[in-house]
Amino acid sequence: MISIQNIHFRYKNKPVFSGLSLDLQPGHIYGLLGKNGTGKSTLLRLINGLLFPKEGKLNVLGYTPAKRQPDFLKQVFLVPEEFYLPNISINEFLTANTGFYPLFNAEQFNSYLGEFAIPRDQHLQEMSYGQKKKLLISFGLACNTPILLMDEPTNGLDIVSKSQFRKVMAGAVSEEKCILISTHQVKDLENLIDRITIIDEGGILFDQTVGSITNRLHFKISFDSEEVRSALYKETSLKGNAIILLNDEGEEGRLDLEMLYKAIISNKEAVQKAFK
Ligand SMILES: Nc1ncnc2c1ncn2[C@@H]1O[C@H](COP(=O)(O)OP(=O)(O)OP(=O)(O)O)[C@@H](O)[C@H]1O
Repeated sequence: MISIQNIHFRYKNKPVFSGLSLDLQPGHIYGLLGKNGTGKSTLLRLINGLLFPKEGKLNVLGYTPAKRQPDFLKQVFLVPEEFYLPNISINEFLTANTGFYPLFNAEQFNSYLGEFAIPRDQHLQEMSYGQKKKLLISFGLACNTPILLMDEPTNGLDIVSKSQFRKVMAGAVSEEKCILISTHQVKDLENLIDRITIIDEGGILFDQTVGSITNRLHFKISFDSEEVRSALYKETSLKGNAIILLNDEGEEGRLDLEMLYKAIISNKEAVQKAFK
């Protein structure tokens, strides 16, 4: 569905990707993680054709995004991290934008707005940042594009809205849809994403499904000093040692995404070895 092969990209004097390859399939919610400035937003903009790779192949739904063909653009929606919305009503916003997305469903849109408790008759300029973000998330979901890209969607959302976000996203997953979410708020997405992609130093550092991670790694709290010594990663707290072990015994367990991320950033060789 999205095939990225050996792409190179740089801003004027800032190299960002030097040979990044990635394959994304429908039916998944991908979590795109990485340190500040590693290129997550840049990758989303390359996928929807707002930026053009300097080298390499980028194919999305059979199209080259950089050509910006209308038949491609109607199939992809990006909820950006930063945005400007004009001083118009929600109805005017819909009139101006729904024509670009033939599968837009007004009933769904109204139901998402209701879920997020956004008054339907509000003007966009009267809305807070979080409310505007929820409007864009609702619109993006209701466009029913096979590709949905979201850049830090939970930034600015309050605690209740974050759980509403997880609920609406869980309902939006389908076999035909590929959702790619860039985030630092890993706790917000922990039970939502089913594949984790981490970018670093111009390429892919880690790319695994949640199932494969919990098959190979075991996350637990331990008081056993021997076990703690053998851990791939550990964090000591008053509640005990939170550790990541190789899952040699095939234990059933839950993924702690924040710990996994820290383990990969601090000890990438050991974690990568577990997947070889
Ligand atoms: N318009 C631009 N012109 C020049 N450099 C840019 C531009 N936009 C981004 N960059 C640089 O490109 C790199 C990647 O930026 P990008 O915004 O894609 O990173 P990110 O991973 O999304 O970061 P964050 O987690 O902070 O949102 C950064 O070093 C950034 O400074």
